[in-house]
Amino acid sequence: MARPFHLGWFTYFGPDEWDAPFASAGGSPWDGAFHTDLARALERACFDLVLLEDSLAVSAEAGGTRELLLRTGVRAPRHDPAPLSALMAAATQHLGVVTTLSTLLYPPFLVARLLSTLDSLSGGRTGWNIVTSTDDAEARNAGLPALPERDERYAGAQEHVDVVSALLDSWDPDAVVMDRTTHTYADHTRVHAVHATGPRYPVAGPLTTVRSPQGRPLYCQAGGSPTGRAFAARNADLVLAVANGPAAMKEVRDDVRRRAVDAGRDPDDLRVLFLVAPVLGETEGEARAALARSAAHPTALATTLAKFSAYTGVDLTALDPDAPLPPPEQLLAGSARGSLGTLVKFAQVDAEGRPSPKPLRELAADAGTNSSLDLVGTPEHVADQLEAAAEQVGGDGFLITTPFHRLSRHYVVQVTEGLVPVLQRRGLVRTRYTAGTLRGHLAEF
Ligand SMILES: Cc1cc2nc3c(=O)[nH]c(=O)nc-3n(C[C@H](O)[C@H](O)[C@H](O)COP(=O)(O)O)c2cc1C
Repeated sequence: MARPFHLGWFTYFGPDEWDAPFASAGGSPWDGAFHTDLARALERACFDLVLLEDSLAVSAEAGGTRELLLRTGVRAPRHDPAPLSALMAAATQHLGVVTTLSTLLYPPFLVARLLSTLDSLSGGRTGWNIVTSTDDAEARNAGLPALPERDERYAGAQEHVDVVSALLDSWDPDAVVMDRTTHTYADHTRVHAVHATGPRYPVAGPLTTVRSPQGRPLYCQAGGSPTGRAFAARNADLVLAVANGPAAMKEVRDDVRRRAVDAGRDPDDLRVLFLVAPVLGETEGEARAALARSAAHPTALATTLAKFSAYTGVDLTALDPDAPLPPPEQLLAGSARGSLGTLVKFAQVDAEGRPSPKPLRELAADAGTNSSLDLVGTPEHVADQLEAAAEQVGGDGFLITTPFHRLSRHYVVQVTEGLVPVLQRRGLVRTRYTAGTLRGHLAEF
């Protein structure tokens, strides 16, 4: 039997599945109530964490207009996940809450202060999804002419993270003395300047906040390129990944663990969670029909193409959806700006390494589900597949998301009240929390 694994949930502060028969938030989740309900449901099901993704621009990469992004609601609108993470933590007692903050747009001092405050508010349940941004439009909102090349982005991110870590350490655990005899709140000899001297972030410190329960909130990262994986292996406590099938998942996990060793770390200090999007039904036929309905939604293709166009800067909407994807090198024209990431991972290559002749439309349907495994069926059947994959990959767990990025309470119930109880009965996922912090949840097994 596979050893127990961790469960996370991947979502965003944006419109729910507002035009579906089971629309929950009706397209307006902006008061946070839909997401605090989600947090409570995830805690009832003993999830380790919820992760809120983010993007910081309304990009016009698809078709040279913002129309597609706004029409589909993919990547925009997005409200700020950090205050939402505080609400979600306040609505729960155990669930970890991970928020996304881009190293390109947030200065390290404000990242450290925000993370420290969130970690204190949540009693040690905060995590940081470290992203370097993927979009020229995001860079322009940071005052840059364009997104820096990948190596420069990750070099900047490394300096950024080092400064954040130093700032989080700037208050010793015993700095707050509250000595009534001397009327001293904090001992100034235990609060240290940072004096970072790097070229991008010469920050003096110390931080203004007292040390938070975890000291350093959980660092999460999802680099897919070799540079991104090396960065994740060096810095992250939790690595998030998408791969196409168990063999590719194993390759990613083994590679990240190898890179962690190269960076002088114990690979068992890292957890790798794979993104999956189960499609559940009371019968396999029902689940297949639900998937077919989602794939046939009038905006499904547009959503996926808009998303990948924004990631890569390549206008995929200009391509013929019924023709195979041109070679990625040709599409990206030698740029290190973005990667075709999951889209290419889902273009099954043949024995000679050539991309499959799958039309872009089909490729987008495969990659658009965001799932590392093809999980369609009853809760028992999907649990079988997760169990088998965890055994084969040696995996640490799964990050559950919705197929085609559209979230409804109906879907949350299917997972938390259908799939998770089966996994719990098999002893594969937790049935109670024992640790007090997010870091503690992940260290438990
Ligand atoms: C599960 C997952 C979550 C991600 N969340 C975000 C996000 O919230 N914001 C963002 O800008 N990028 C996000 N990314 C993109 C990654 O940070 C990264 O840029 C991408 O995987 C490409 O890897 P590379 O940077 O090594 O090229 C996410 C990727 C994955 C797989």
